[in-house]
Amino acid sequence: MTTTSGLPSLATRVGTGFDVHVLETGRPLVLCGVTVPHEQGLAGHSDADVGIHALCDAIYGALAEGDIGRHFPPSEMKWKDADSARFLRHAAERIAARGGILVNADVTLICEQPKITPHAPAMIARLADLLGVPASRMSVKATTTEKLGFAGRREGIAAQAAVSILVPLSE
Ligand SMILES: Nc1ccn([C@@H]2O[C@H](COP(=O)(O)O)[C@@H](O)[C@H]2O)c(=O)n1
Ligand SMILES: C[C@@]1(CO)OP(=O)(O)OP(=O)(O)OC[C@H]1O
Repeated sequence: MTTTSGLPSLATRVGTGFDVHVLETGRPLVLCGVTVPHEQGLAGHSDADVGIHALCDAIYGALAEGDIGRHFPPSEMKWKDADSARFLRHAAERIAARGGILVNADVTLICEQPKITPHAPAMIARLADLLGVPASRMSVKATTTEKLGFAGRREGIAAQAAVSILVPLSE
């Protein structure tokens, strides 16, 4: 489909993602591709990078291509302790396969501890590198839940993400 000027018509697609993992001792804490010093890490089938998982789901959602569990089933042993960077690279490949461009992504980590803000620049740089986009298109921020609920009790960490993707309007 083209505009009257002959340029291809473009559509903005948005997607959201949400994930939660349990905190436990004896695991490294990997958030948005960065290992963060902390007395506990997140449990999961993979490295349990809750930030990357939410971001992948936002991308898959924007493309209407299911969710991370569809592409990397937790029933498959090959994803045991997998580096979640691999999942995000796959999501980036799906954007490219659709002829799309990631306009921006915004990740919010929800936890009482550790403090995320000091690590946010490294997380933004890592996510941007994995996605092959300038760091200016990425945002990582954090909030507590004012000590309420599982995050407030430091039992787990949640993440939510939103993305905007520009794609050719072909459907
Ligand atoms: N794990 C966290 C949580 C919060 N922050 C920063 O603190 C600010 C205030 O958080 P509230 O939940 O009290 O609103 C928040 O805006 C973040 O800048 C953080 O770095 N790490
Ligand atoms: C990442 C996958 C990989 O098997 O497993 P987990 O690390 O358990 O993470 P989760 O977000 O619970 O599920 C998605 C799975 O695809």
